[in-house]
Amino acid sequence: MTDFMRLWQLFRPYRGLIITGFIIALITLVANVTLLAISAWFITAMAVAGSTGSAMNYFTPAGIIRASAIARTGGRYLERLITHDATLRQLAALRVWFYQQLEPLAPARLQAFHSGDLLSRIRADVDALDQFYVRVLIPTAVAFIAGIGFVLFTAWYQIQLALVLALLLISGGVLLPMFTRRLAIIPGQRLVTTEAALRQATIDGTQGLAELLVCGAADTHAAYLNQLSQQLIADQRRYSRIHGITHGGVSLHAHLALWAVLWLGLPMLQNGQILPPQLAMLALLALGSFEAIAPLPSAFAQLETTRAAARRLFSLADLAPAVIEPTTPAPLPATVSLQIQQLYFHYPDADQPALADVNLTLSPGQHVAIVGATGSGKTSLFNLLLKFWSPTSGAILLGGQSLAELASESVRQQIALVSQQTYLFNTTIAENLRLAAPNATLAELEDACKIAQIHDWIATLPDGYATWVGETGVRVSGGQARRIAIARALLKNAPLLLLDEPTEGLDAETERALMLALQQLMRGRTTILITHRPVALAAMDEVLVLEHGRIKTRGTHAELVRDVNYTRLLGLND
Ligand SMILES: Nc1ncnc2c1ncn2[C@@H]1O[C@H](COP(=O)(O)OP(=O)(O)OP(=O)(O)O)[C@@H](O)[C@H]1O
Repeated sequence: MTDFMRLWQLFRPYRGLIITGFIIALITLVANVTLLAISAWFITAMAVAGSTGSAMNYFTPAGIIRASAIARTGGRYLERLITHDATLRQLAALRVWFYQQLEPLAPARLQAFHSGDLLSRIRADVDALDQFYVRVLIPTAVAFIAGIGFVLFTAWYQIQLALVLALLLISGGVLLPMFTRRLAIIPGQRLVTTEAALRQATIDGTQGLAELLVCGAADTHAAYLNQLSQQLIADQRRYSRIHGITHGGVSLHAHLALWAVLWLGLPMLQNGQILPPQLAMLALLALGSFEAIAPLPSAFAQLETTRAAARRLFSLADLAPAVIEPTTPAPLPATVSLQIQQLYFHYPDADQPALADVNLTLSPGQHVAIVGATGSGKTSLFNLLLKFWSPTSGAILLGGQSLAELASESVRQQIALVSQQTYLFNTTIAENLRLAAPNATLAELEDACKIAQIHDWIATLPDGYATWVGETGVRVSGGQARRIAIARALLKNAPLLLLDEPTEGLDAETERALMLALQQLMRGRTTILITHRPVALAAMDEVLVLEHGRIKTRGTHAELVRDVNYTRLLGLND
């Protein structure tokens, strides 16, 4: 299916509004041209009647003029109202559609994209698509129907004049737009790409400002931004030049049509083939009819920007998700035992498997730790358990049921995750906590935060749980954020816990406090903990040592500390 057919499919729910917008735009245009043509007819007819002293009915033309003027004004207002309403609705629906396409791709397929690029696609590319409806679809349909109507009307009086008008309309409305479209292909695509690059560089520059300053690279980045801005200005200038040429081209065609009708019509007037008011009417109708095709060259030029934006969006939406959802998901098992059987996992573009021949059985409530050097496959295992990726071979069973048979959403409902990085949304602490339990009462939030040992700190904040955190709110330290994550996990009350180095990078005192909170959280829950902290490892039922994706050794911490490789891994030999 072509990009435009796909776009049209997306706009299908708004067909009613689109067609209404089209009809009103058509009525407005016809009213405008009628006003011009009938006025010319009326003035000339009055002049002729005055000079010859004959009587004429001026009520009907005066009525048509008044009706056209009202229809034109009212139509323009209604057209704006309806087309903008439809556009805004479509934009909202397109954003939701695009977000829905992204969801199954996250995080596996999206890691190849820069966050600025994604942001740019969600915002600017979706915005660019609204041009398809307002600037491309409606003007083209209106020009086509109205153009045929004006030519037929002229043919009713004079076939020769109609032919000339038709030729000039085709030249100005089809050939000129095709020519400008060709001219605009490269600049249109370049404009979208440069805008996206500039947005990405701006986001990079803002988010990484501290690093740029520390590395002394701020000036280089500023120069890069400046270079992109200059390139954008140059692209826009090239693009605007094409617009200018085409606008001039349409005006030229309109005036050529006026003069051609007069030039061909005057001999006809002398022969009595046509009356003076009719010639005046047809001449101004020819001039006015170019209003129908005036938006076409820009519409065709716009087509490239719209298509480039649509392609960027569709290319992402068409990516195959890393995990295929089962067509009929199995019901969730009642118990949450976990079995990992001969698990192999290979990232699509990697040389070595990230996990190989991993076997593990965890009965409900059992606690297992994973230790391994960087790159040994610990996070990959979590990604498979969370169904962010699918195993290359082998299986993970939850309560005896393969994850492949379960819906990702139900699997994730059973899991609470606490990692080194806790993302706090730019909203209140309460709302950040309620992500895990949307209906939790304030008392329930407080209870969870007391166990997570963060309640006392929250109580010192001026607005307590209503305090804003995140980018524009109160600064939250790494330790505090992780305690909020523990409170979230408690509120979620999931039976399976995945803890990814939750105490990493914290001072001894904060780590101790966090460990107490974690022990409360782990009570009665099946847990896999990635850590290198001896205190945490000593409290686990079993420790697995991963090396290059394979389980190298396993046992309790007490058993493993006799192994020099294990103690070296924990940094205890230094
Ligand atoms: N998205 C990816 N695509 C390709 N290879 C990847 C991807 N993510 C990780 N890898 C590779 O898979 C292997 C295991 O990575 P993983 O992140 O699971 O290790 P890890 O033990 O969690 O490391 P760390 O302790 O540094 O977080 C590494 O060799 C890594 O380079």
